[in-house]
Amino acid sequence: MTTPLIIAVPKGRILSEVQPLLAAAGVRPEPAFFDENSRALRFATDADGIELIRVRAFDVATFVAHGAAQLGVVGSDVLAEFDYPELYAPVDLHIGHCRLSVAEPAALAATDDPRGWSHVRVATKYPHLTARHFAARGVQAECVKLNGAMELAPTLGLAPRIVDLVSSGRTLKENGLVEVEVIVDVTSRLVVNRAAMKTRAAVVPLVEAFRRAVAERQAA
Ligand SMILES: Nc1ncnc2c1ncn2[C@@H]1O[C@H](COP(=O)(O)OP(=O)(O)OP(=O)(O)O)[C@@H](O)[C@H]1O
Ligand SMILES: O=P(O)(O)OC[C@H]1O[C@H](OP(=O)(O)OP(=O)(O)O)[C@H](O)[C@@H]1O
Repeated sequence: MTTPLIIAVPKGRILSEVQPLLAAAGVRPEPAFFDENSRALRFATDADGIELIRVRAFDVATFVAHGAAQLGVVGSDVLAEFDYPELYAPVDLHIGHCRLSVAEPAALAATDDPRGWSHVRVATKYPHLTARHFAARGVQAECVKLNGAMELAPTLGLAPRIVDLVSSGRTLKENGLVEVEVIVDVTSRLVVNRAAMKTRAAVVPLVEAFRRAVAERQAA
């Protein structure tokens, strides 16, 4: 028996958007994959020799970069944060649209001018990406790493500003924050382990199947 090809997909919000793309690419997982109550992490599919694993969004990049999975679906935010040279991101899946932005309390924003910053302290899940962004525009960034609920940081005195993902803007609004600078627009990408691309014959056809599935969806 040949070793199965493993595709790492993030659990959580992206999962429902990934499902139709997987199906269009010819990969239909067993029902347990979509069962939120299932504790299983590895799933069979109806595609010969292809299995799925369901992991946290940030861990998809790690599994694929280390070759534990050969392909994966991951936000461009996560790709930029880790910057793994072992990852190749050949297909923009056009799902998981959001942006990474700097936000601060509305009262501070009323008099603040981001162009005048020389040093910022921010709470974020993306310290590397944040530091790189600010360094490129000559601002020194001090990052407090959080894994969620960044929006609490300004009112509780952890950091006056945050760098977080924004989509509808509802989370910022409900926490009294306003977006003052967009760092980068984000979508989910198909990622491939560079070595697997050369050594596993099934990888390239699968990448092409995803590419076609996205093109058909965009054309519809
Ligand atoms: N509000 C949003 N709208 C659209 N896409 C988003 C949004 N928030 C996050 N994403 C995308 O989904 C990915 C996963 O998001 P996030 O890390 O918030 O998920 P999560 O389910 O909370 O994961 P975890 O529990 O592992 O932290 C992000 O890397 C990003 O690419
Ligand atoms: O602009 P909005 O549409 O409100 O979306 C933005 C929110 O979505 C993401 O959080 P998520 O819901 O994934 O929760 P978590 O990061 O705290 O796990 C992000 O971290 C923001 O908090």
